[in-house]
Amino acid sequence: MLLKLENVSKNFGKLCIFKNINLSISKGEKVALLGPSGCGKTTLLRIIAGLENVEGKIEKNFDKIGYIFQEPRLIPWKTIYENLKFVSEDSKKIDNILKSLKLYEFKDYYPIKLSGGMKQRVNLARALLIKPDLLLLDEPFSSLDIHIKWDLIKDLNTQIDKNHITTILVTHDLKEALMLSDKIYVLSNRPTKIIGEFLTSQINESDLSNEIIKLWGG
Ligand SMILES: Nc1ncnc2c1ncn2[C@@H]1O[C@H](COP(=O)(O)OP(=O)(O)OP(=O)(O)O)[C@@H](O)[C@H]1O
Repeated sequence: MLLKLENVSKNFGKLCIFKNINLSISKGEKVALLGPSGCGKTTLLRIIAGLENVEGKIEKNFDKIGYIFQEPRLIPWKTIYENLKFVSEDSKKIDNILKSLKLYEFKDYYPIKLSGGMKQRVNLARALLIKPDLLLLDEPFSSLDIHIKWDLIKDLNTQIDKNHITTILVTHDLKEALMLSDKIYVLSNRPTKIIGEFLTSQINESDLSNEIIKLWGG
């Protein structure tokens, strides 16, 4: 098991976010946590990344973690190439990742000259360069328009599969969850619990959508 959460609970003051969350993720799994806005998705990723104190037990069997935020966090006065140079000295590796994410011809651009989709590609390139054992994706596509989003998800999927990276995506978008995961866990409203679990290969989008609406009390 790469990651195991046992009876994990989290409060912010009087606000109970999670009570007794149990979750196990194996090496190589691609998991999506699908939950309504404000249910604690970002908090859960922060817990997994070790950025929040919790009650309960967390077992981690990995070394390197990659974390993609909703908004790209690039250094504005550095070019794309220089932004990537911060995480790897290996220029060949940087060139390869730039090529595979369709960024190579823009390597000397500064972030201000890039579209939102391209900035997010640089963000992904930076996370993938460290060859993470576990990649955390916090709704990284939410601000992108639909065509740019699907194109980026396709390229990201190729990289994840090629490098056998375990991934956890948090999202409120069913289509994104379907495209980027083998397994979807459905989260409830606060206090948040896991209320459903589906293998994406075993259910079609419309049945899954109906099941989730039922789970969310629709
Ligand atoms: N450091 C904090 N202190 C107090 N409350 C917090 C803190 N961080 C998050 N919260 C609260 O915890 C709840 C869950 O927040 P979180 O950002 O994890 O939800 P989310 O599911 O990622 O939301 P969204 O889908 O809108 O991004 C929210 O009510 C938020 O206000």
